[in-house]
Amino acid sequence: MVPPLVLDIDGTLTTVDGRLDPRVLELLPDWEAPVVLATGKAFPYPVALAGFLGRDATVIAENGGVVHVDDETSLLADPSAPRAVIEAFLERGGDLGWGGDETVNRWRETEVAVSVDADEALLREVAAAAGDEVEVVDTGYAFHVKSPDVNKGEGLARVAGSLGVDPEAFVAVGDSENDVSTFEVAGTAYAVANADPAATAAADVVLEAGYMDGTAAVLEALAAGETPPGRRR
Ligand SMILES: O=C(O)COP(=O)(O)O
Ligand SMILES: [Mg+2]
Repeated sequence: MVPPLVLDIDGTLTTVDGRLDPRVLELLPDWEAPVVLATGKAFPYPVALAGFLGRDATVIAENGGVVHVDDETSLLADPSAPRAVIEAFLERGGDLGWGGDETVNRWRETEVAVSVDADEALLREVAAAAGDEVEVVDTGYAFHVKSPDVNKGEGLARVAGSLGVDPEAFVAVGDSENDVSTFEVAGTAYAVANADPAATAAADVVLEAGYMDGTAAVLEALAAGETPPGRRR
C-alpha cells in the first residue's frame, strides 16, 4: 500500500531549469493513493497538470488560497489587501517584473505574485505598512503577496478531511518556505536537496538529491515498500 502524497510543483517536480521532469508522467498517473498537488501557482496550472496525469484535480493552489477537492472549489482568502499592496507598490514605482500581458497573475484569485527580479525591499516595505493583513512569501520562484490566514498546510487539512484520509498519512515533498505548513500537517515530510533553509529545517528527512531526482527517489522507494533515502532529522 502506497501512502497518499502531497507534492509541491516548482523545485520539486521540475528540473533545475524549471521544466516538468518526465518522471512525473511515469510515477504519478498510476499512484494507488490520493495525490494532492500543492502549489503557489494559480489554480489552472495544477488543474491542468492533474488532468494531463489522468488524475482527479485534487489541488491546493495560490499557497492555500484556492482548494479544489471532490469537484468543489473553495476560495479561502480575500484578495483585497494583497491587491491594495500591489497598487501601492506600483504607485511607488515598483514593477511586478513579469513583462507585458503576463499569465502569472491572470487567473490568480486570492493573492498576487511578483517576480524575484522585482524590487524586494520596496515590496516588503509597502507590505509591512499594510500590517497583519498581508505577508510576503518567497518561494524562490516568486514573491507571493497573500493573506496570512491561508497556507498549503491548512489546505491539506481541508483536502484530507474531504477525502476522509488522516492528514498524518500523507507523505509530503517540497522545496521552500511555502511548504513549511504542509510539512507540519503531513505525517512525513521530505525536503529536496535544493530546499531553502525554512523547508530544510521543517522537514523530517532531507534528501541527498535535488529537484525531481530527490522526489523520484522518495516515490520509487515508497512504491517498492522501502524506506526512502536521506538524512533523518
Ligand atoms: O509559484 C511559485 O512561486 C512556486 O510554486 P510551487 O509552490 O509549486 O513551488
Ligand atoms: Mg516549490
